[in-house]
Order: sequence, then structure tokens, then C-alpha cells
Amino acid sequence: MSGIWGKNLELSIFGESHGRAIGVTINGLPSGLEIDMDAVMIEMARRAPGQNELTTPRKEKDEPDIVSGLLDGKTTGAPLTALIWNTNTRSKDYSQMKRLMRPGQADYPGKVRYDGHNDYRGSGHFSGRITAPLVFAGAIAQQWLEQKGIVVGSHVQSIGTVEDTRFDDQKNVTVAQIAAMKREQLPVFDTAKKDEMHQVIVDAKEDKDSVGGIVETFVLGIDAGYGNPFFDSVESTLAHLVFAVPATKGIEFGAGFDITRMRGSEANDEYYYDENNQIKTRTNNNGGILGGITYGMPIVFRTAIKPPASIEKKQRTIDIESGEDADLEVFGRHDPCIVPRVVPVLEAVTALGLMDLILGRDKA
Ligand SMILES: Cc1cc2nc3c(=O)[nH]c(=O)nc-3n(C[C@H](O)[C@H](O)[C@H](O)COP(=O)(O)O)c2cc1C
Ligand SMILES: C=C(O[C@@H]1CC(C(=O)O)=C[C@@H](OP(=O)(O)O)[C@H]1O)C(=O)O
Repeated sequence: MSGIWGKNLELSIFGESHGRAIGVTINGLPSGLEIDMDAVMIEMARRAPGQNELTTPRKEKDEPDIVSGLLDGKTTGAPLTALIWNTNTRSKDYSQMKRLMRPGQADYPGKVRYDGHNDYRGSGHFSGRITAPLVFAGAIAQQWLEQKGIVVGSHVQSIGTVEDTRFDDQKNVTVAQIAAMKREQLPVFDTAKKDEMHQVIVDAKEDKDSVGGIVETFVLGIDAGYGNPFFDSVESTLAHLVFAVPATKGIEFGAGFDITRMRGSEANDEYYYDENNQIKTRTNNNGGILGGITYGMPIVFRTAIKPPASIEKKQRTIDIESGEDADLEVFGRHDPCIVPRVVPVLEAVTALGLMDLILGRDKA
């Protein structure tokens, strides 16, 4: 198993949900970057478990313990390693998972892939908990991007069938608006939808069930000219990272699958010079990326997040030890919906992908 990603900024993530710690080593960070730990902790808290009825009740501080690569608050340029201690594990919840394979979870394929040696406690290295180190690394990347005037934001596009309006339907999304949205557990443009979304999650939980949704992520302030054709395109870089996030089932950029129902004359994003002589496009159906390279409009993409698999509702499965069919009710501490907690994770991986691409261009 490899937990390593990146070309110009390299991440190595490690740990299991019920092991002593999880963490990350970041290679390739520029030296002298001042890390605002308060801002890092805001990102960690947005993702942390144990927030309220919309999240798993497991409580963790999720305070990164930085053991290398930082001196007097600034990066030294050496590999930066942070540990996040696991303090609130309850492994007995998983005793039946040795035998009973949860439908929709990684139990069965993980057992086959690692010959039964995979850590099944809290889903081990498959757990959404391993996104905490990604958020830590992404918070640093966001601080680096902000110095270049690049800001990453997201809103909840949908929970179940309740839909927010799209980023492209907004007149002007400001940095202050993005900052305010980052304080919301369910950030939406149409605030009337927030309570409805909240209720959909609460209803699913009361039904001993779970629910999924879509997150729309956007990047403001990104100039034209970042990315590459083919293998290191902006889309492939971001999709690689987004699909690393557990529970991701799809991604679409710009108009996405809807572009197939348009004609070229509608799909093409026509250019013009704005009042400051900047090159803009009248629409953004290509989501800010053409030929794998940014064209100076916001990068926009949507990520489909499935309903979490661990539900108390009775389901049919197999007992892999007895070789028989079996029933399963999953008790334990689980998220009824992953969407509210995955928003900062998607922003984090977006920032990491862009930082890798920008460092790559600066080197070339
Ligand atoms: C932040 C976060 C929290 C998650 N919480 C849960 C959970 O409480 N219960 C669960 O069954 N899955 C949860 N998941 C999803 C599983 O980790 C994921 O479905 C599993 O590892 C299999 O991966 P896959 O769905 O991408 O195939 C969570 C994922 C994330 C990103
Ligand atoms: C602890 C976190 O969320 C966990 C993610 C998760 C999963 O299967 O992904 C399942 C649950 O794990 P456990 O049963 O070990 O508490 C969640 O609580 C976290 O994200 O930090």
C-alpha cells in the first residue's frame, strides 16, 4: 500500500482510525512560509468529528502535533511532519466486522486485498478519519495560495434531493462571502435551503439510515496558464485527489455532464475584454480549464458524495467466517451524512493539487 501523492509537493499520509495516531509528512514546502496555526485549527475544527447531531459523536481534538520542519512558526524547507493523536477510539464497535462485511464499506475488498491483515477497527486506513491530515496539509497550501490571491471555497450543492443554487448563478462571489461560508456547517447560497438540508439529514438518522449529497467547489483568483495537457491536467490532478477522499463517487467540471446536451454555440465560452482590459469569458461551461490549463476564470467542479454505509437499519450481508448469508445492523458512532464534514476536505485537496501544479510551473 502506498500513501504517497504528488510531484512537486509530496504528501505521505499514514495511520489508522483506531491506531495511536494518524498524520502526514509534507515534502517540497517552500522555506520561510509563516504558518498561522489559528487558521489551521479553524480548518481542522470544520472537519472534526463530534460536532453535533449531523456528525459522528466520536470526539477528537484533532490538534496537529508538528514534530519536524517548522522553526519559530516558519517552515524550514525540510520535510514537515504532523501527528494527530487518536484519543477516543471504541474498537469493540467493530468486533462483528471481522466476520460480517458491511455493504457499501471497504471491509470485504480490504480483507481480500490485504489477506485478512487489514486493520478493521474503525475501518483502519480506509477511514474518513485519515482526511484529518489532508485538511492539515491543505490548510498550509491554502495559506500559500492566499499570498498569491488564490482562494478556494465550496458550498453544499445538494443533500438528498434538496438543491442549492449554483456558483455560476451568483452575480459576484466575494472573498468575504467565502470566509463567512467557511463558518457554516452547511454553507449555501440560498440560505432558505439550509434548514431543509439539515432536516433531511436528521430524518435519515431517525430512520436509522444515511444520506448523500453534492459539494460544489470553486477557486477564485487563479490566473490563466496553470496546468498541462494530458496526464497532469488540472482536471486529472484535482480528480486524482478528490477520488482519494473516501465516499467520493463522481466529479464534474463546469457544466459537466450537462454540456453533452448543449450545441457548440451554447457550450463555447466566448471571450471578451472587461473594463480593466482583462480577458474574461461570458460563460464558464468549461469550469475554468481548457486543454488541462486554467484560462483565468474560476475553476468550478462538483463532487458526488455517497450516503455513509454504516447504518443501523437491518441489511443483508455475508458472514465470511461461517460462509453463510447473515443480517447486519451497524451500531457505533457514525456520520448520518458525510457532506458537512467533507466540505473542508475538498477545499484542502483542491489547494494541494493547485499548489503542486503551480510549484511545477515555477520550476519549469
Ligand atoms: C469525513 C468522512 C467521514 C466519514 N464517516 C463515515 C462514517 O461515519 N461511517 C461510514 O460508514 N463511512 C464514513 N465515511 C465513508 C467511508 O470512509 C468510505 O465509504 C469507505 O472508506 C469506503 O470508501 P468508498 O466509499 O470511497 O468506496 C466517511 C468519509 C469521510 C470523508
Ligand atoms: C473519527 C472520524 O470519523 C469516523 C469516520 C468513519 C469512517 O468509516 O470513515 C467511521 C467512524 O469511525 P469510528 O467508528 O472509529 O468512530 C467515524 O467516527 C473522523 O473522521 O475523524
